[in-house]
Amino acid sequence: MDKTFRIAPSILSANFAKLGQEIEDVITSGTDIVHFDVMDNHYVPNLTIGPLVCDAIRETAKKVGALIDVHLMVKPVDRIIPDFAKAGANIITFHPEASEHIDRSLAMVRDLGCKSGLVFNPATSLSYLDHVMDKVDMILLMSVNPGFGGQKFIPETLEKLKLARARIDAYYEKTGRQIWLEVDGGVNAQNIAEIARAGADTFVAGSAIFGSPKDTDANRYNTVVSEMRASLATVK
Ligand SMILES: O=C(CO)[C@@H](O)[C@H](O)COP(=O)(O)O
Ligand SMILES: [Fe+2]
Repeated sequence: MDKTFRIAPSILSANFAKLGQEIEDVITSGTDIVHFDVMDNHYVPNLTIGPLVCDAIRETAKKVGALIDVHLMVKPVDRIIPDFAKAGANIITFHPEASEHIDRSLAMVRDLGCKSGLVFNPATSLSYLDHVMDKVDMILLMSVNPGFGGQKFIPETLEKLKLARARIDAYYEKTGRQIWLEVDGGVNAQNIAEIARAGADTFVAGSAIFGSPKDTDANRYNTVVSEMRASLATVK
């Protein structure tokens, strides 16, 4: 089974005045995925960016070989899914509480050519996965309550990650199909190895990367990303 670790910088903490350059810098420093947080001031108490911005960064993401991972914190979710698929999203995840018909929303994401995923808040049960594993490409566990960057990692997430990993491994044994396990919220170079040991393979990090002290290196994110990679290397 593939044990690749992927780092997904959340651009919520990037400098929006120079977003294209930020994405180039952060991906070329050794990360893999642009994590794109969409908040609607309804499902979560904050308002961020939409399909226009996704479309604006798609060429840059393509140039540096990064996938765009759209995390929808939007309710209801179905109406906005096609707009993000059109705007260049590669992965679209949503919260089960934000969909009237989870199976239908997952199928819609796939039908539009994107990878699909379900997002679990800290208090949301993994049982939402029970009848939809075949339609899921990624499971995203929130390790903070959604709505803001810069919050503290909730330690109970480690136990939940182990449960999600067990589900994914059992599913892999049965079908041979890989499902990614992403974690989002409060991830940093100090806790990333422990989170990986609990079963995550894809790590969203916003403030830890974009808020890292200015590097002497030409690329300001090299140091923090190398620290994360070095911690992850102890896990393999
Ligand atoms: O989805 C969210 C928050 O709702 C996240 O993607 C955060 O933006 C991650 O930020 P940090 O906790 O890493 O600062
Ligand atoms: Fe997110």
